[in-house]
Amino acid sequence: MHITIRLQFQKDLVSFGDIATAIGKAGGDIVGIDVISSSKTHTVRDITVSAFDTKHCNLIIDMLKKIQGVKVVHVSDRTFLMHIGGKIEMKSKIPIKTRDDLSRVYTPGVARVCTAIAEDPTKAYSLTIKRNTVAVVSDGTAVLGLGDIGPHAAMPVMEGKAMLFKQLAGVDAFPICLDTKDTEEIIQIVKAIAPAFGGINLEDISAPRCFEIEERLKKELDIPVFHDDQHGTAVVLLAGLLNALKIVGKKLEDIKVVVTGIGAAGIACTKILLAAGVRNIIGVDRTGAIHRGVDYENPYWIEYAQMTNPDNLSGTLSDVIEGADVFIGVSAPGILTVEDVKKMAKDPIVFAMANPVPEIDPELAEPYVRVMATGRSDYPNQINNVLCFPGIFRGALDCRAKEINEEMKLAAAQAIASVVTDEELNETYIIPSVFNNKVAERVREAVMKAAYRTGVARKEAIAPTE
Ligand SMILES: NC(=O)c1ccc[n+]([C@@H]2O[C@H](COP(=O)([O-])OP(=O)(O)OC[C@H]3O[C@@H](n4cnc5c(N)ncnc54)[C@H](O)[C@@H]3O)[C@@H](O)[C@H]2O)c1
Ligand SMILES: O=C(O)C[C@H](O)C(=O)O
Ligand SMILES: [Mg+2]
Repeated sequence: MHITIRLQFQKDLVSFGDIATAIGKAGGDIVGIDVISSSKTHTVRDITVSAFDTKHCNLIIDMLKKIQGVKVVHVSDRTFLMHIGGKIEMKSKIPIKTRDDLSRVYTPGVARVCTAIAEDPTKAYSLTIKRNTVAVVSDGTAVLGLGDIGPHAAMPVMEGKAMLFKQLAGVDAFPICLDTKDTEEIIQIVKAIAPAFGGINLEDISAPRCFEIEERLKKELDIPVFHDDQHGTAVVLLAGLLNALKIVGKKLEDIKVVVTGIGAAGIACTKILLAAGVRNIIGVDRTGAIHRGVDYENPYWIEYAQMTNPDNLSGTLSDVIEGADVFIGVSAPGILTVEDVKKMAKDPIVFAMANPVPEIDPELAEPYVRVMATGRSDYPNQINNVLCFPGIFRGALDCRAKEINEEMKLAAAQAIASVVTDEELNETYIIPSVFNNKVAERVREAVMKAAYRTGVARKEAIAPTE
């Protein structure tokens, strides 16, 4: 691996030769040097060094820090270098070469186009970027498993989502990180920016505010609004589960499912499973199994207790996991023990999806489970919402859907599951890879069909046939 080390050194105490020797002694190879600034007393240089691994990099940096007169200003690795200046840019489709071009793309020609849209606002879809754009909106309060790290720190994730939208589905997505946590203010801001967009992808907004923000925006806007951490996760989870159940020969109607973490992802996963036909789901959070008869402070848990836990079980995760066919974790690291897994029904299915550390170490669980999935890319069966959001928005934009409804989500889950053929399906391949280029197209087609079937598609001309 390569790292770039920015060093400031005091000229009277140390020479570049001393630094090069120290790096060489530590086993590093200098592959590039840039002088950033130089004064009478100090020099600042970026030194790019080739090393074996992170441990080796740290050794080199420690050696440099020990040299008197040297200050390590910062160190960039390949990941950081990929982020310099951000990861995306805006590009024009047409060059402006002549005055004639200028008078068409801009004033005075553009005025006629503006007037046409003012007279018929639906023309925004044909004459502006609206038909291909999605706003990726976050307030930075629930970024990955990192929590409330703020809007500036959330940007790299949102830029990454925008890249995936473009690469996997050709959608132009704009990262928009808001410096407010006020529910009403977020709603008003998103409504105010909506004219430029064909859809709103809410991302990494903490529960329970994410529920109200999404519900209100769905009601008050006429373009699809989709909270990815809820529904993207739920769609991909269902896709994985449909395939895992084929392996163990069980039906959705017959299984007992335990979900841990009744937050944004847990509630959405539960709802999609109920819609798909699962009857016995028990939700567990920090206070144990969510059941009827408790006056929970969280109103979403009261509603949750009504729609789940048919036997109204109470107790800990270890109590209610007895006889469960499926475990779904969207909670916290390490909360599922091997003993718990041993109590599950025959052929246990464990989806431990907390990021970056799952509810159970896959290696510990492996001897006792039939199918294991995590949110990670370094184990088989990665459940990640990137399998859903590009294709679901591509489909919604292409048929100009006014919303993304339950039928469209179920269709997306079935489409993702269908990419894995019966011949390919096995315990370590229940879900297609993020790089499988069939996924987004399959999801798009299925989502469009569902949109037309349920009457939410507004673009008649390209209605696909059933
Ligand atoms: N793999 C994926 O694609 C994917 C997608 C979304 C979320 N996630 C992961 O799921 C987790 C939850 O995400 P979220 O957006 O729903 O967060 P959230 O904050 O909305 O919900 C988390 C819930 O877990 C509960 N919880 C925390 N510790 C617990 C414990 N020890 N026992 C039981 N419950 C506990 C919390 O009380 C909360 O209700 C995170 O780790 C996130 O990375 C994974
Ligand atoms: O961003 C991801 O990789 C998954 C998900 O959206 C998350 O917030 O963890
Ligand atoms: Mg997210």
